Amino acid sequence: MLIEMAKKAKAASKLLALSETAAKNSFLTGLADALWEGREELLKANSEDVNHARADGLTNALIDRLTVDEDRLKGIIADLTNVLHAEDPIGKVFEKSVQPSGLNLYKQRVPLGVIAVIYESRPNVTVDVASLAIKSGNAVILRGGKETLRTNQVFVSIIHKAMLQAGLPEDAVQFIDQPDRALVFELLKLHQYVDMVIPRGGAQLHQICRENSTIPVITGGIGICHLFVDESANLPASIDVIRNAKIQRPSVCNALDTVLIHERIAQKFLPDLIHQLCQDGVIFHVDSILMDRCGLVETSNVLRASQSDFDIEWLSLNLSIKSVGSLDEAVAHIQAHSTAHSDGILTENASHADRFVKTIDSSVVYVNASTRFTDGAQLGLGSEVAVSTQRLHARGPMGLEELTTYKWVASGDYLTRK
Ligand SMILES: NC(=O)C1=CN([C@@H]2O[C@H](COP(=O)(O)OP(=O)(O)OC[C@H]3O[C@@H](n4cnc5c(N)ncnc54)[C@H](OP(=O)(O)O)[C@@H]3O)[C@@H](O)[C@H]2O)C=CC1
Ligand SMILES: N[C@@H](CCC(=O)OP(=O)(O)O)C(=O)O
Repeated sequence: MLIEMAKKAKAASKLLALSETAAKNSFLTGLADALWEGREELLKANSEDVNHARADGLTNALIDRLTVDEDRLKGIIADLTNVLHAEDPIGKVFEKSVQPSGLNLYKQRVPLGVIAVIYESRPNVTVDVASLAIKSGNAVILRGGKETLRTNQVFVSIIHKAMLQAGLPEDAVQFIDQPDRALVFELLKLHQYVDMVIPRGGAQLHQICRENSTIPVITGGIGICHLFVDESANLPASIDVIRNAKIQRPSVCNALDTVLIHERIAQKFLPDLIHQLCQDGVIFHVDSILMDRCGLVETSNVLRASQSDFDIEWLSLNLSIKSVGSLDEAVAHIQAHSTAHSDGILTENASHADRFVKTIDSSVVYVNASTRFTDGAQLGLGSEVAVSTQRLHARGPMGLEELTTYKWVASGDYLTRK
């Protein structure tokens, strides 16, 4: 079944690679309309998924991730519309040159071919990935989380109809609708048909892909995200940024997990931070030394941190707090505990900001801004297929261009090499 699916995707990818931008945009326009028209069916399927998830005892964070309501559907359509308006990378010519031999050269953007994405139970990903894949001329094999199977089925059927209406091959979007995990292992061996695998999910999924895939893998990684409050930081403004990074959507990978505070301001800053964010329901896990230095007592919102708290991606309203003696100590902590997703500094000191940016090797490094910006739409890509925490070939949110490669095009006047 999977081989047939991959063969169909490969064949469709050849047709799609030759499709005009107008046809791809017509698909995206049609899809935006069809999603809104189909909202009743979509939301009904999603509420069935949510009910099953509740009955299965999923955490609130996971239920939040898989829930679609009218507002979120509008967000999905807005991201799709961004992709519609984004420039089509395919066919772009760059790095033109003429070599001493007389050879005329340029590079031209081409699709990767067939992309397989294994992703979490977050149904917007189905539309984000399909829209970016098709606009960048790639076929895609989708394998979403089992908890959103019903929602994804409706999304995919709407996507297929929009493909047909735009005159594009519907086989370019393949969907694995059986939750059997053995199929994931099978998929990872289909290098004859699949050009890149993107696993979006937890550590176990990443390990499985690293160890079993015969296809190049780009990991959409876990986010243990940090903000360092430097001694020169504007403290009230820092609280606003920390609040945004922690509470705007705690269940996603770019939400803040750890705040490091310069020890010279910790006693002044931490009580204010706790006072303000407790009102939002944040639970603080404070390093013991800092707890004692600030004279804090344990409450239901303020707990003594254990060492392992600094290696947790909370995906909830929990927040780890530690004081550091210097910028270098902050950098050393982040280097030891970060997952290279999103880390930032809050500071008024330009040379500290510069040193932080140079020494922290994360996919997105922030100065005086919230980690929540690590998102394809927010970084101007329309939406994203995943947030890569790898170094090759793409880093951070992966948009249209990250789904392409290039070919050299060389021409001469019946030129031969001397
Ligand atoms: N940087 C990024 O782009 C992203 C990062 N993440 C990170 O992912 C984590 C949360 O994701 P979570 O919901 O736990 O995702 P999981 O890793 O549990 O699941 C993601 C997908 O992988 C599949 N999968 C997981 N384990 C296996 C296995 N052993 N064999 C085969 N398939 C498997 C799941 O299938 P099944 O349905 O069977 O469970 C699902 O389709 C967080 O750490 C988050 O930060 C998530 C998304 C994007
Ligand atoms: N695109 C996201 C961030 C990245 C992401 O995919 O998060 P998640 O799937 O929850 O780990 C957003 O901020 O909306």
